[in-house]
Amino acid sequence: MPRIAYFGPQGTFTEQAARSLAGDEELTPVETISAALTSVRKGEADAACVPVENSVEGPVTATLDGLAEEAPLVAVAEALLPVHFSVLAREDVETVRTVASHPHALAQVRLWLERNLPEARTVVASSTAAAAVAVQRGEYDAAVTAPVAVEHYPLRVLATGVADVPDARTRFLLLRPPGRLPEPTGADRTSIVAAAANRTGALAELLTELATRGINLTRLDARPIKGNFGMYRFFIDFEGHVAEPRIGGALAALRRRCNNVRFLGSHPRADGVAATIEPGAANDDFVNAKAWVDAVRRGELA
Ligand SMILES: O=C(O)C(=O)C[C@]1(C(=O)O)C=C[C@@H](O)C=C1
Repeated sequence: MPRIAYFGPQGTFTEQAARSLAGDEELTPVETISAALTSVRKGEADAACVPVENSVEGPVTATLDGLAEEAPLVAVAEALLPVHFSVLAREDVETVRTVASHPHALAQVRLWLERNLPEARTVVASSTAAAAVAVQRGEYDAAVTAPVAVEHYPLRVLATGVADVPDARTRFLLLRPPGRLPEPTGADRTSIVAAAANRTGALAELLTELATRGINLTRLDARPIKGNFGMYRFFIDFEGHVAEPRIGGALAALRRRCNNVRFLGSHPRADGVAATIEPGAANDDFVNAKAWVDAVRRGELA
């Protein structure tokens, strides 16, 4: 049976995302984001499900760095989950001296912890569910977890619906080795990572290739190229699908300007938001303009 390796253990937000994206695949928890990517690269799993972006804390850097290096993986689908947390503990609130969770989760409940558990020290765990496991083992007193975690780790529920920022969301990717791409839907996202040359205007040139084709960006993140102080690679997400002429044209131009571009996927957006189309930048405009140039070259039009 095909397998999806997800950032676990059981009871993470990522497991919920993987469930929503899985067809008949079996779900296998792994301890880290990097282990999920490695299991696909080694052929031990057919796909990996990992978090990529949170509306409060921003990029999930382990995912970005893991996609920029080693064998290419391509995002074929995404899930967007509302994020609010439960606080689980072995005993009562009075006994809580340590609270563990994933750094993204701790950052999303900082105010709540200051108000409700001001004496407690925060401790970083590899994931929200790993924090619950550590509480069960007696290593820490409380864990900030996904609401589903209590179904796997029967701890005391000290609080539910905990979130400093209402309506927080995390976006997750389903990644596979390069292969057949999902069909375009009109509400798609394309992702690339590019290492712009270290010279004046290099990043602006890349972004201009997108802007002049009327392509709307949805995310731009910089990550250091490790071992090269001061050098960065740029993760760029934008509306549209590589099958569309305007997106294909933009990717060709990026490749022309920068030989270090990696395609990270074109897939339907989980929020279903259709691509913004600027005047003169619809796919038909690109197709018709190319047909005109072809006719000019054949000497049929002027
Ligand atoms: O999937 C989980 O539960 C995680 O621990 C990861 C993660 C994240 O990386 O952002 C997922 C969603 C929440 O925003 C907090 C933590």
